[in-house]
Order: sequence, then C-alpha cells, then structure tokens
Amino acid sequence: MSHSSQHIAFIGGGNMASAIIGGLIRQGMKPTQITVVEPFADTAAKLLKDFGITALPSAGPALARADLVVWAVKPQIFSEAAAPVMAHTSKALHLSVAAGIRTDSICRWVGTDRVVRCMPNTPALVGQGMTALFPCASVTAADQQLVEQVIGTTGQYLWVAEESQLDAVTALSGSGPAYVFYFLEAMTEAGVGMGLSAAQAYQLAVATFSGASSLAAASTESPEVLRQRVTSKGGTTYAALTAMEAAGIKPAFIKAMQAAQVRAGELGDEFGKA
Ligand SMILES: NC(=O)C1=CN([C@@H]2O[C@H](COP(=O)(O)OP(=O)(O)OC[C@H]3O[C@@H](n4cnc5c(N)ncnc54)[C@H](O)[C@@H]3O)[C@@H](O)[C@H]2O)C=CC1
Ligand SMILES: O=C(O)[C@@H]1CCC=N1
Repeated sequence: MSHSSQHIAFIGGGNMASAIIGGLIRQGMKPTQITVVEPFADTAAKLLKDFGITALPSAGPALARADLVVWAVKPQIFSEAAAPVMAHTSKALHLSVAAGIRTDSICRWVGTDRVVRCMPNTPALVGQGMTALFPCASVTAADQQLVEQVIGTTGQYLWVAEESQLDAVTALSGSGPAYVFYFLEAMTEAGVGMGLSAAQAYQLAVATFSGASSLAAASTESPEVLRQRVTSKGGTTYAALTAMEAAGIKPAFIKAMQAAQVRAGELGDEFGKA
C-alpha cells in the first residue's frame, strides 16, 4: 500500500480487522490513512497501543474520506452496524469479511453495488493469511486491484467465480486454522501422555505442521505421495494411519467441514434478511 492518498475505513476493529490493519501498517500505510469504528473501549485501546490508531466509537463524517470500507463485524450485527455508516460511504468500494452474509444483503445495507465479499483467515496476523475474494458484477478492474493491494499485505489470495464457493472456503481456510490448532492440541496431549514435556511436545507439533506445510508448498508431488514417503512398510506411520482409518478420521473430518459450510449458509439466511 504505497499510495499515500489512499484512505481505508474499518467497521469493527476486532481480530480480523487487526490482522488486516497489521498487514497494511507493515507495508508502510500510515495510521492517519486508516479510520476504525470500534464501540468497545478495550478493543479501541488495543488499536491505539498496537497501531497508533484512535478509533471512533461510532460512525461519523470522517468515514467519507474512505476509498475502501472494510466490514469486519460479526454477521449477526452487520445490518445494524451498516445503518449509521451508509450515509457517509456511498462513494466508496466495500469489502466484507463477514462469514455467510451474501452480497445481495451487503449491497442493500451499504447502498451501493461496489461490493467485494471475501473470506480471510487469522494467519493474516503474521502475513501468512489465505483469502478468497468474490466481486459483485459492478466491481471494476481498478476496484479489484485496490482490494488485491490491501489483502495482499496479509498473505495470499485467490478469486472465486461463484459466490456459493465462499461458504466452502469458509469451511476450509476460514475456519481451517482452528482445525490445525485442534490437531496441535491433540498431538501435544498425546506427546505428554508418552512422556514428553508439554513444551517439548508443543514445539515438535508446531514445527511438524509448519515443516510439512512448507514441504507440500515447495513440492510438485501430491500430498498422497508425500504421505507415502513418510510411511515405511510395516513401520510406525503405517501403524498410526491404519488406526486413523479404523477410527474413521477422514469421513469425520469431511463431515465436520460440511457442517461449517452449512453453518455459513445459515448465517446468510438468518442474518442477511434485514
Ligand atoms: N476470526 C476469524 O478467524 C475470521 C473471522 N471472519 C469474519 O470476520 C468478522 C469479524 O470477526 P472477528 O474479527 O473474529 O470478530 P471480533 O469480535 O474480534 O470483531 C468484531 C468487532 O466489531 C465490533 N463491533 C460491534 N458492534 C459494532 C458496530 N455496531 N459497529 C462497529 N463495530 C462493532 C466489536 O466490538 C468487535 O471488536 C466476522 O464477520 C467473521 O465472520 C472471517 C474470517 C476469519
Ligand atoms: O467461526 C466463524 O464463524 C468465523 C468465520 C471463519 C472463521 N471464523
């Protein structure tokens, strides 16, 4: 984000907003180029401490400066949060990170069709995010470029052609970091049960995840081939994977992700009506 005149507003200054703001500041955007509406005082104090940004407790005319408005509120309160904002931001491009909430609802609430919906994830906090983006029909190439500049500061991105694919993305990479943390918990717990200290087990588990991910990213081989390379005939990995197959881990995992996808659709149905 080198453009010195660009201004970005965030509605909601919580986890996801902070992850994106962190990326922007790391890439040289000035705190004065960022406006945040954040009613919760503790969260506003954190924005001041971490980024030197003084958040507004509620929407106001300062939002009119924004070229881009990033919606980083919970799906449940999106429509309520939008009402006081839209008077100031009809000329801006809008980017929503809210899970499930569909663009037809967002366009209605923000009073413009210049809307991009996306699904980021929390590794954005350390510049290793993965975001999928979906543009409404009236979004221009220049609008898409602006969004890419902003989201590019947080990691990788891709565009999807169908809005419904965002619910699948939500189930995969949006919620996905929680699945990894869940596995880290399980692997650490198992390691402790086998006689390692918690610190040792956790270090081993984290390094194994990041090492295997880096190997997969750097390799042209499929994960199946990479897995087979670890699995010596009659060895330890074979014993572990056989136990996982017997326990139905893969179908259970697929079912879990389907539950997340269904929930994303429900969020859109439940909270997109207003
Ligand atoms: N946390 C995650 O891993 C991901 C979250 N998302 C989406 O990001 C959105 C935000 O989630 P988080 O950042 O995790 O939640 P969060 O609770 O950390 O942030 C939401 C913020 O909105 C503020 N807020 C409440 N009412 C408001 C209003 N009327 N106007 C402005 N701000 C208001 C809250 O005080 C809070 O700080 C959600 O829609 C979620 O679906 C998307 C991808 C990943
Ligand atoms: O759990 C949620 O609803 C949000 C969306 C993806 C990650 N967190």
